[in-house]
Amino acid sequence: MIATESIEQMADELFLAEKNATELDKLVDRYPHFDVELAYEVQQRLVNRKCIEEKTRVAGWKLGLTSKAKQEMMGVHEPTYGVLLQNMQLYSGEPISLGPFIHAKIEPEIAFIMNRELRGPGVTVADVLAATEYVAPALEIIDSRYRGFSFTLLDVIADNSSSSRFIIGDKLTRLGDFDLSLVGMVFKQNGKIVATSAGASVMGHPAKAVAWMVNKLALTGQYVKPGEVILSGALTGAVAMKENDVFSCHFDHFGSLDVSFMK
Ligand SMILES: O=C(O)C/C=C/C(=O)C(=O)O
Repeated sequence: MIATESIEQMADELFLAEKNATELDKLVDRYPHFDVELAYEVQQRLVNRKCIEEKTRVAGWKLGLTSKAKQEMMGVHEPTYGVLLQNMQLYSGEPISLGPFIHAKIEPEIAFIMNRELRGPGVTVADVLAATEYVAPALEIIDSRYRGFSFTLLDVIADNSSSSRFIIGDKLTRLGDFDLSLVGMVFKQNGKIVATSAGASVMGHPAKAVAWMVNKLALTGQYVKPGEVILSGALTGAVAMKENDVFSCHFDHFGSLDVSFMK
């Protein structure tokens, strides 16, 4: 049994590691009897503390480790979810300072902007598509609070699935007569192609990842609200950034997005 104080202590450790940009030893090595349910409890406490201390609010949700590329890169073979907060959103056109990060990486994603409540269990891909107002290109900056960016499934869940910042493209597209799983994507660093992928890399269809998350949220009485943003998970491996880097993702059908980094 893990005591409530331990859950609070783990959330505090993660909160302070992010605030002070310092690395943490994995929780699983230090807290026996840790399981998935408790890891999401730690995540919730961490998010609550961030909302209070950083005076921010929930903007939406993110999925993690939904593609083979990411699962193989991190050695974690199950998807996870986390919470996006309003103060994590950045905008294309404003160079992003590397200052606040520990060892951040960037990855391309498909964002969903929801127009109605989505509450599990039993949510299907069709339900997700019917509740989607727009899709848009997105870049997510992830930053693990663990030493060497190395973690287990439980550690990464507790760490809000490595959430750090996100940027959504200006062009919002309504779902139409195209198949999201077939939408192609080119990911570039300083104009050179780093990786190419398609929507299907995310659990076969990005809306499938969203449905998976909504059904998991139902286990703790949580649900997606109208207006919330959902990042469906990286289509490729993540790439570390350095000063003066420019990253871009170019999607078939729904446009491109680029961000630049400064010291
Ligand atoms: O790789 C991590 O640090 C965990 C988060 C992964 C994602 O956000 C993702 O795969 O999209």
